Amino acid sequence: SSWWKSVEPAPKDPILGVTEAFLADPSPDKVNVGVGAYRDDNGKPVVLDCVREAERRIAGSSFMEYLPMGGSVKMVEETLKLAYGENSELIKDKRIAAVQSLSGTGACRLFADFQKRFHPDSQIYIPVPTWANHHNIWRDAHVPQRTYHYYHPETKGLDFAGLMDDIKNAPNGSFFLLHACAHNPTGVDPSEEQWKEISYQFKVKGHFPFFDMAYQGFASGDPERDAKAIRIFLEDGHLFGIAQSYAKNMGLYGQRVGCLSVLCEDEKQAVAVKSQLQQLARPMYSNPPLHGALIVSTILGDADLKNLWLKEVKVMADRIIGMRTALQENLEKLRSPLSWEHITNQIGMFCYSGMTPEQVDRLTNEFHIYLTRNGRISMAGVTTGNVGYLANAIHEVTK
Ligand SMILES: Cc1[nH+]cc(COP(=O)(O)O)c(CN[C@@H](CCC(=O)O)C(=O)O)c1O
Repeated sequence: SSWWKSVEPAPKDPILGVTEAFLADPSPDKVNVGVGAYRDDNGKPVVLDCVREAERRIAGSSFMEYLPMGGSVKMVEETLKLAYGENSELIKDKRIAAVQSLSGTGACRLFADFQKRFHPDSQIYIPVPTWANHHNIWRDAHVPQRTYHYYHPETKGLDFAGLMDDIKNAPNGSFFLLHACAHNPTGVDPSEEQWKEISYQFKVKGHFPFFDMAYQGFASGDPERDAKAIRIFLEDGHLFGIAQSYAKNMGLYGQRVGCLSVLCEDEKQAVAVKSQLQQLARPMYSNPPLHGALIVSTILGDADLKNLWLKEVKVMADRIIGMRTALQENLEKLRSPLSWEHITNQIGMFCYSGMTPEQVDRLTNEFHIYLTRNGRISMAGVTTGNVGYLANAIHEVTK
């Protein structure tokens, strides 16, 4: 009998499916503001100069041996400094269990499986809205999901009151997924003051924070500044987990380079936790890819290359910030009846426009503009060449 006749076609991925549709569109006017992947002002993908230089230094010089299950120790070490601080005592005290992951997705999934294995009855509180794949990740890890208020549709800002209520009403010791900076898809982040109140409440409730930090450096252009939430939680003495990624801030998308870290009480606990993270990795993919890790450790391990990277990540962030201003100004010039202040109030890769799925469908069907149906605009896809066309189309479907 046919083994797989009961297999149904999977639904299109809400984000990656948009890229497929864009690529299939023959129109010369098509614009892709769907997937969160950086493009320069000519709409082209970018390989950073620091990455090309690192590849030159690596070329032909490295073996192709297996990495350990925990990945490149050097890359992990440099990556922890970005999140926890250059001179973190926690790194020196070896209190952080950390492994190289298959980029940010892999870090989230490894953590979700670790949470399930060692807290089998736990659930996870996920913000509304969030990156679509978060739901898939904790679903496949068989961790039940709850939601918490995050975005305020009327103000197109943070629903801080709703968020704090949900933190207070969740059972003590709940797991919460937090976006460390540049919230996807809303582009709305808590202020420093709000992060301090969130941190305080997490202490009172004994909650476990899991930070997904996929855009460090991409929000403000300064990785130190974008780690502010993490540093506040460190100052307050929390134990927590972090998923880090070099997909966007170093442009290593397809290299799949990231890191999962879990801050522990002491070195002994960190050794035990790391060994269990490796136990989860072994049957999943055994050990992570080599090349991207070599690029990252070459860049972050060399002062000049690291400084070049810091300059280049700021250039990317600044271009996006400039496109926010341009899009808002173009819409205001068209005398749009709506307020578009949120375009420049929001931060990071995405603008949560507030457009309805039907308006998004019109943008795609009538104007060949591709974005996710939740109205999220990947600002990295906006250029000086298409911002006028994009503003006009948005005006047409929202006036
Ligand atoms: C919050 C968040 N967390 C993790 C990831 C995973 O990134 P990676 O390091 O490549 O595994 C992404 C990428 N999300 C953008 C890229 C496409 C995707 O969905 O994946 C996006 O939302 O467009 C995120 O936006």
